Amino acid sequence: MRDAGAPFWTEREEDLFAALGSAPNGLTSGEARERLVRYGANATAVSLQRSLLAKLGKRLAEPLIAILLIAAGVSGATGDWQSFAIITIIVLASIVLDLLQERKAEAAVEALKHSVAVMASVRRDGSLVDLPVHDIVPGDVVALRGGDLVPADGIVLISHGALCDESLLTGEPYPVEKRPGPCTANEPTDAFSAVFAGTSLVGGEATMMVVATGGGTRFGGIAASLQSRVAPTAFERGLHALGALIMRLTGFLVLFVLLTQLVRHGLTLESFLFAVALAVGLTPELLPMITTVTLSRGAVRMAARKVVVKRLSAIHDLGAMDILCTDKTGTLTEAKIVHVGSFDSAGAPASHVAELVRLNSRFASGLRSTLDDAILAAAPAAADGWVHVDDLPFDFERRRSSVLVARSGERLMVTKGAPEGVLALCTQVEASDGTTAPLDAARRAAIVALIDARGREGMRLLGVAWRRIPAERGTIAIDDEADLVFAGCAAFLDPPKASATEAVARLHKAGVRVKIISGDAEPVVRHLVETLALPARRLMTGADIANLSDATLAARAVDTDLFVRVSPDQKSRIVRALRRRGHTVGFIGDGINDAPAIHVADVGLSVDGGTDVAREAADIILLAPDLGVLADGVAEGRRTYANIMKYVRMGTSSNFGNMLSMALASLVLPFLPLAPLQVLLNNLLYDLSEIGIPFDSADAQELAKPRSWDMGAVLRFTLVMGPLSSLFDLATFALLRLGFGAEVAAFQTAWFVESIVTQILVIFVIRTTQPAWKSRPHPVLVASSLTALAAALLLALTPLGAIVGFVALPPAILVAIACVSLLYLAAAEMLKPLAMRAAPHRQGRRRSWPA
Ligand SMILES: Nc1ncnc2c1ncn2[C@@H]1O[C@H](COP(=O)(O)OP(=O)(O)OP(=O)(O)O)[C@@H](O)[C@H]1O
Ligand SMILES: [Mg+2]
Repeated sequence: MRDAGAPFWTEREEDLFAALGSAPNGLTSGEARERLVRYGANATAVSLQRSLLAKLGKRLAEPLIAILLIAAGVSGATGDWQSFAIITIIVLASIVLDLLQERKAEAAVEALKHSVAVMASVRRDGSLVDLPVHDIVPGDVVALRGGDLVPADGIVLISHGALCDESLLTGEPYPVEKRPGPCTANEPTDAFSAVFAGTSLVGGEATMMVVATGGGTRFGGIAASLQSRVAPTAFERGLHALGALIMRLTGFLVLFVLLTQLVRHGLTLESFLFAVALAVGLTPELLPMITTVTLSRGAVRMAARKVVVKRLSAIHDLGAMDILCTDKTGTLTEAKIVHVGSFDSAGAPASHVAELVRLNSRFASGLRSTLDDAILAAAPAAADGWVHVDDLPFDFERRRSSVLVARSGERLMVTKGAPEGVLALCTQVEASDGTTAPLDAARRAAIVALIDARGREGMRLLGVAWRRIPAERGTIAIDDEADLVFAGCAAFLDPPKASATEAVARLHKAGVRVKIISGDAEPVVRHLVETLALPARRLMTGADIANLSDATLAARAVDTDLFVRVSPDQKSRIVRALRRRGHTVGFIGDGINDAPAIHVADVGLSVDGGTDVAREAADIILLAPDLGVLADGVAEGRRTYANIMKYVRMGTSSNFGNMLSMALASLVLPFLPLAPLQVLLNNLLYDLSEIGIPFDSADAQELAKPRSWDMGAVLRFTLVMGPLSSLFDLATFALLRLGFGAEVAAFQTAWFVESIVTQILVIFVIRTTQPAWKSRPHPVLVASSLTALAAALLLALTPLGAIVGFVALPPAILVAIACVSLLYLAAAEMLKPLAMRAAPHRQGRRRSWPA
């Protein structure tokens, strides 16, 4: 790239073209190909998917694993080759098992994400082509429209009222204007002629030449860190807290075992290894794998329903979501907007109003909205000799656009926009015969009533007004949007989506409240809600919201279902207010005006045809804009939650109970309750049995309500089921020592069998809140658990077990173990309702939201 020194925006356009070997017509595709090799892909975020080898290295370097391998090495050095070999094999086998599962899952999700990658309009070989953003190279000439992301750093060659949102980089909330020309400012924030990767165009149009790509961009690093810095969700925080708790308990237990062994036998290599093996057994090392695999299986299943998940953890957020905010167009309507006609201030069809609105649509620069498209589609815009002089592009705060046009010495400014807003700028009104009259209170009231009546019929309206401008004026400013003559309205229809009724009902049944947040007018939204028979309680307007403090808004927003005439900023304020009340909020939208709200929602959703900024801000993209598939997605999210909770329950109760019992037993036994090798083997087989969890199905009642992390429930489960499991372990222990007088080898074999049998089988009890026999587990889970169980029994009950020190057990002991295990399973089944009583989903105040 060019040498650093003076910032690129201080240089002249020609010099930059020369330095980068480019021209206003862009690069040839051959040249671009070479540059792509030279400069690398235009990607700032480092791939999260590390190589398999690096991941393996990271696992091996984990303290417990490292200690275990070192201890194995020491065993080997002292001549105990058998232990060395077996430990190493067990450790590596469990790591590889884990890694392969995770790898496969990640690859599937990565492929899905590619299908919704952002494209850019790039000039190659003289014409504009759509290319993936990461193929852009320095020297490329790129065309940008409102709603596009700026794909790389560069200078502005042409601008039509280009407005850039740089808030992500500068914190400055207002869009800044961009125009060509060298700029002397040194600070990027003042560089009006430069655009930067990571920002977006929110209005107007621009053509840029790329100066730096990928890691070479000014804010590349910041943008990447912003992207990855997604605040952890309640669920993730819960899992971390649990992991930390288990780690602490583990440390405690290991110290305890080491101390007692030290006091009683002096510290031997074997007792040290035993302690480490216990720690390994306790570590919820499968949790990341189970989470990733469960989520990615969810993602793949959702992809089949045309829902692409960009952020995996958004799936369980979807399951926890209890409020879904949606904009109107596209999700509740067909987004097939048709210009059905224009009427004058008296409500009579008026062709000259239609001509005015067409003039505006034809010459307005910047954001071309679906309304403009509809106007121009209804009739080709014959300019009738009018030429464009200047214009004020549309923005979502003003909700209008104006153009200045000229024809033979005459200059006219035509404004169109939200009718009540346009009317407020008018002081005169044009009658059907073309004469103008002052807009007195009575005339104003009549027009307001007319607009209201048409709105209630479901018509979306744009008010149209005009004013003459002195012929010498070449530009217009916002101040000129005053003293207008009200001409009439253009009317549009957008058919309601019939399928929305059922979809909303399904979401409601699933405990998800649907709120409509629209920039459109009240009567239009009301009409839609009535047509679709959507449940809707209170209504609030943007004007109401502007007068409320955040706290008051939060209190009122909860039981308001309709928000009308809200600005983009208010959309995100509403979402933040609802989140502050402890709700898990989803927001679905497609426009530039929706992007901020999508960004702050727990689950940001957009549709495939949406603007780049909306799609970039979203966690989930719907390839077909249909709320129905979202209801399926919600069920999917709850299922993943249920499956992850199964693993959590296993880890906190049976697994923990078993390890605890072993630590206690080591206190009183003259020998170790299990040899270190056997503990590791136990752990490996148990891991194996749980591999099927991500595949498992969830009971209907698990899917009926929003689910979010509930530490209380986890603790209750642990406090009931943990001691129960220990109780039966200790009974086994007493039986073996006092009843059968078992010595080392027999004791260890018997304990191993009891421990693994109960651990594995109890999963069928605690995987459901229903009676175990009523809920059918997934075949993969059955297969993985029974395979692990068979392997354990094969080892313990055949001569094969001699490798790890097992001996043949007398039938009496086997029968006793079988009885204890059965009793344990029965007791677990009986106590289960107490441990898993579904806590009512607490609406609101459930989660303290970090300010
Ligand atoms: N091209 C345009 N020119 C003038 N005014 C416009 C234009 N596009 C939109 N408006 C005005 O701005 C308002 C808000 O825009 P829009 O309806 O797109 O918002 P929204 O929140 O995305 O609505 P929805 O819920 O229907 O998706 C419109 O109701 C209309 O009055
Ligand atoms: Mg919209």
